Amino acid sequence: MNLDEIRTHISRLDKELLTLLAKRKGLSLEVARSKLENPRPIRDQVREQALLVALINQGRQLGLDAHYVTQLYHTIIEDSVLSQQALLQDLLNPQDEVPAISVAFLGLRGSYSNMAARKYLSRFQATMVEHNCETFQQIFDTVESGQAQYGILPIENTSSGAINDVFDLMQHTSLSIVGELTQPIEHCLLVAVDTDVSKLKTLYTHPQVYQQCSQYLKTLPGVKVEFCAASSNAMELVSNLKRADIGAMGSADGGELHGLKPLVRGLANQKQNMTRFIVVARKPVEVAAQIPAKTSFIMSTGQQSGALVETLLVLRSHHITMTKLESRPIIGNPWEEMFYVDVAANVNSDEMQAALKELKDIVRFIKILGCYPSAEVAPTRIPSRALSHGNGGTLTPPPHKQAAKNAGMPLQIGRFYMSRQEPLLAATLATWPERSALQEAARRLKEHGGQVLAAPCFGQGDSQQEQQRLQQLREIAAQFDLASMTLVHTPEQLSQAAESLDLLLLQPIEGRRDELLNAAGRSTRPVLLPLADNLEQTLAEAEQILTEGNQQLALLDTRSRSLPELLRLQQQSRLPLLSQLQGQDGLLPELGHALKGAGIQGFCITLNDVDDIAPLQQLAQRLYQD
Ligand SMILES: O=C(O)C(=O)C[C@]1(C(=O)O)C=C[C@@H](O)C=C1
Repeated sequence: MNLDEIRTHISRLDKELLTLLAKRKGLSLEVARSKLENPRPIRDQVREQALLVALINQGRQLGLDAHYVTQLYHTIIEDSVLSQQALLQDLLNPQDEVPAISVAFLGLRGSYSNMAARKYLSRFQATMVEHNCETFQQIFDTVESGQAQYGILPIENTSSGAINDVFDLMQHTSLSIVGELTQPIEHCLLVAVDTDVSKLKTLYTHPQVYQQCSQYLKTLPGVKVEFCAASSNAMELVSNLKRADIGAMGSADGGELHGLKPLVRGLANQKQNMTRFIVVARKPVEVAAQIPAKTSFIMSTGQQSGALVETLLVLRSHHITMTKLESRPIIGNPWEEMFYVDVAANVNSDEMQAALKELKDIVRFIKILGCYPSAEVAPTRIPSRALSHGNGGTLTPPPHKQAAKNAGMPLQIGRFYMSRQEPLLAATLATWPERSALQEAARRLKEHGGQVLAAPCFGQGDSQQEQQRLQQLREIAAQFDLASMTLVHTPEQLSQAAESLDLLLLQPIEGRRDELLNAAGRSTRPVLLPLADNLEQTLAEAEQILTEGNQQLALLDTRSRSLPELLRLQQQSRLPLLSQLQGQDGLLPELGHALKGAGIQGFCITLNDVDDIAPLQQLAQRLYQD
């Protein structure tokens, strides 16, 4: 086959894939209707887990790797769940036939609010009429006066926190919250013509974006930064000037609307940069009982001690989970607070009605801001034992909640939890590899059920290169849904690594030991402390970190100490313990298994070469087999 023939073939297959996906969506909507007739919750994670495990195994037989299949199906299932929810909502809240839906948002075409508005309205079969607003107040006015049906407002951001102006405006509005959505914020360097980063002289951006990308910008010392009122203004400007020496910062999708191309992606310091938006309208909506709903309300309590606690106890007594609590001053009433509360409950549910009745008796003021479908479709996770080869696809049920509780709070690394039942598996690359080799290591680690990718980012003396390594490690680990770790020698390295990675392995430089331990104690990232020759010293070091406030601490045995020694240490320190295993030794899987039995909660394997993955694979199989 020549290239054209192959491409024709690929296009035909893609069309078939789309047809099948459309058919699958149709079936998913049929399921939703059946769940409406015989009431059952929309989400069924047991079914999803069984589906994913079966698909991973079928995919493997066809030569597709587990990570690829999982990512693909997370996207498909997320769309399936959201489509089912949207259908139920439409059936419950019939809309008048309208040819166009108008929406008010902050900024111009291409702003993050504009992208959120487009995403939210994409499920309505109507064209969108856009109202560009310059302030949040203007958005409220536009919807209150009926010029727009919906308003889209950012309410919180994972790196900069609550957006107070919006909270304050919600106090006085007659509008209701009818929806929410979370939009990933991926700042990119956008350009209008083919160019190279080295040719750039000026970057146009918004001050908040500049702040969120400060680390990347440090790697471009020769580039001048000019501030604009919004990132959409910066895009418009760069698009009009069409020059090779200027760029804007904003989202790739937003840039596309202005004919800009992303030159570099993922510039933000924080790994996960997301903004949560709320959707407001004049009329509240009703949420179907099968859909996970959220209710938002504001309340003010008296100033007597314990007043807030009492309200929270009411929620607890009705088994209502609070997902957010913010306080804002009441304008005109110094020292009085208004509390904003989000709960995971439908306002019409019996529990919520009962809780509201009790709350009304004990608060000064309470106002429901709205009840709306929760937009969070957390991906169903598959246990490592289902990922590691040699598994027939059967799953043991998750440990009973109480048992997990008794084991104490497990240490969280990225999105993974360390536990005796399912120890953490980390692969440490001995030397910094090429980008493609790092990617291959990540892919293989994921394929075998591992969770943490580690590589040495420091030790070059070239801070720009070290920064680039941190960025690359974080990016590739995230791409394969892994956590990331590196070795840090100094407090400066620790604080740099803590900005990007999930786990910090300490290697104190003699003489600066105290400084590093104190910095680790003040860090908000989990820390891994290698055992010193003298275990008393390790216990003292661990104490120093804990006393400084960081409770996210685990110990690492790098010298294969004897079992009784490790057990004693575990008992004395009460900290999770990991073991570093080396070499091609055929006994490695058995050793790992025995250590797991003794309560070791994680393993680090050093890879001298990316191809040298066999020991890790064998260990994973043995660890996650039963
Ligand atoms: O099987 C169901 O119950 C469905 O609703 C379908 C489906 C899917 O798309 O496969 C969607 C949502 C559920 O959480 C589980 C599976």
